[in-house]
Amino acid sequence: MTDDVLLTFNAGSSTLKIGIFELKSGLARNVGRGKIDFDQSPLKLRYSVGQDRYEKTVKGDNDANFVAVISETLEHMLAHLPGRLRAVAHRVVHGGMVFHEATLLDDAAIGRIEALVPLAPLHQPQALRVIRSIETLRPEVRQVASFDTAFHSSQADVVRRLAIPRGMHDDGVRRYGFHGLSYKYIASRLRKIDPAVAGGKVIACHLGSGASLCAMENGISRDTSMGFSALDGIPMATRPGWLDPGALLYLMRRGMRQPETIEDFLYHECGLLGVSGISGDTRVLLEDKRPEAEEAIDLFCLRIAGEIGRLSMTIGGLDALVFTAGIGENQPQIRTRVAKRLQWLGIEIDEDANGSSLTSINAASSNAKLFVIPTDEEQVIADEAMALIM
Ligand SMILES: Nc1ncnc2c1ncn2[C@@H]1O[C@H](COP(=O)(O)OP(=O)(O)O)[C@@H](O)[C@H]1O
Ligand SMILES: CC(=O)OP(=O)(O)O
Ligand SMILES: [Mg+2]
Repeated sequence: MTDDVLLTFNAGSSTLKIGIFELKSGLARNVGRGKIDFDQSPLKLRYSVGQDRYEKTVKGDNDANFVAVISETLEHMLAHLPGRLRAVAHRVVHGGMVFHEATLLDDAAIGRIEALVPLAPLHQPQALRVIRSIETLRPEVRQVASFDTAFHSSQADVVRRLAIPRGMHDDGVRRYGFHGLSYKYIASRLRKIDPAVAGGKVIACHLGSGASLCAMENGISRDTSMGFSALDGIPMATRPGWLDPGALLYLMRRGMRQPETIEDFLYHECGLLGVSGISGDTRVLLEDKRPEAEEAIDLFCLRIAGEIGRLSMTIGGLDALVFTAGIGENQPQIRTRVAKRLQWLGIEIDEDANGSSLTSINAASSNAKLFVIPTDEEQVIADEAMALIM
């Protein structure tokens, strides 16, 4: 007898990451992963199931004909899955004030997710078009959504507040925070790796092309660097992080008037790319000898360390820092440079451990522990879906 299978979709601003899970004894066990990179042309679906690797060009177009992309993807994958497709689960970036936990997707829930598009204009529509495509192609398959914002529902009202008139806060103009599925995974991994530290004051640094930090006490979110939107906080690959609103007003008076132009500027032209004028990818910048590349990396590390200072204040101390996501997991130089700026707090990195693939990378003398823990948003999406469909 074959097992049931769950697929997870994690629609980012430029990639669609897919997880393949076998459902057995009430647990979701990862058996494969895949990805479509929307910056590539033609679009290629690449995935693995166990030891087997597959690659297929998908002909559907990125926007107009997205159902075709998902149709070709499902058709190809279903032929190689180890069982019957039981359910599909999604990462949805924004749950607004509505969703504080994962939800089964029916018309009403999809409508409420749709209403949140203006809060995350570059992330929310991507997830929705995958959800709608699957609804069209496989109406009998149950779908579940997990939200990036849900993990931060535990934050105190004062932490969530922007210093604007009360009515706007009540209308939802408040700090939400993102990458919650990643932080939930990190909190659960840390409980296994170092239970004493996991029960304490921990800051996780999710450094990918979108990047944020989260301060947790006993695995519960108390504060985060991202706010109302995925633009706030530290500089990212192509987003600026916090930005004096006066600078935006100035640019608007100088002619940057259309919301679409401003949106494109903020999401695609700033951050590491904007500062370096070279690339938003730290792999490229760390190899490039030009001073602009160095300046971008320096600003990135300065602002991460600064945010660690602010977040430790919220939780009143720091027992451990965790580095995760593309940069956090793969760029020891960035970890070193962040740690160096925190030396005054008594934080000491062990350079040999940092250069290896070890999980624990602090020196014995360090005031706080330092960890590198690979994140797994797909596992969290699958686990949350299992809890709803089993
Ligand atoms: N080996 C690596 N693989 C992937 N990304 C890496 C690697 N080394 C460094 N990076 C950095 O991580 C970034 C991507 O992070 P990732 O978490 O995959 O992003 P996202 O999920 O937001 O697309 C790249 O832009 C690059 O700066
Ligand atoms: C919320 C966010 O920035 O997500 P991503 O890192 O997938 O762009
Ligand atoms: Mg990501």
